[in-house]
Amino acid sequence: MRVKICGITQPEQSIAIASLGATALGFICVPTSPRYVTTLQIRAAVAELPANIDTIGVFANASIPEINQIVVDSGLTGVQLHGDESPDFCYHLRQSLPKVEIIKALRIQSLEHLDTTTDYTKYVDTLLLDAYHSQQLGGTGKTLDWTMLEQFSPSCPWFLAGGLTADNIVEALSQVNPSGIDLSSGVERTPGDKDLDKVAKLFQSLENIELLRR
Ligand SMILES: O=C(O)c1ccccc1N[C@@H]1O[C@H](COP(=O)(O)O)[C@@H](O)[C@H]1O
Repeated sequence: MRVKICGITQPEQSIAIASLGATALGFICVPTSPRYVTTLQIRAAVAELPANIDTIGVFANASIPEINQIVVDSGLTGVQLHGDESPDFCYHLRQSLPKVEIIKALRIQSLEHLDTTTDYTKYVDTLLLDAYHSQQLGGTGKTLDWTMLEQFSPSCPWFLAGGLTADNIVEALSQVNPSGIDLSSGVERTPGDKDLDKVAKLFQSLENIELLRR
């Protein structure tokens, strides 16, 4: 299973988190976020990482030229669209970044809202489901109603996000079957400062799940 730890701001934490077992790291390119990082900061973090770690820039309602520039300048392998980007926007982004993973995040409010995911699967590589919050775009620590996702099985891989922690991951994965998980505020001390003990505890919980499934 892919494990993405998002909202990294310090290069030394990226290396530590990758060594603990993360397969992807996320960098917030949304200027209003307390976890925002510049291109220079991302480049410094990415330069130190093994090549098998996916490096994902998180954007919200940015333009295609802005996204292109940041991806090229910082050496990101993927883009997460966390705003109100349309399927058409994803299609055009795909044309300009054919080799970069495109992840469309949807902030799910209801079971009906889940149907909108089918509008995107043709144009993106991966979906990501996060909880809806009326004031904040992401990094809210709010969980989704996992029972709503028990039957969710889209035609492309997907990440479960939203308020995941080392303490609730076992319960979440007993109800839902995503291709990957994405955590931010649940493994940090303050916004952007990851708590390596919480990250280590998360990987311990994931190992326990693996052992139980054998
Ligand atoms: O983390 C942020 O500050 C952020 C800002 C703008 C868009 C997305 C953001 N984070 C994403 O939010 C989800 C869930 O976070 P949490 O685990 O509930 O804290 C995650 O996908 C982050 O990439």
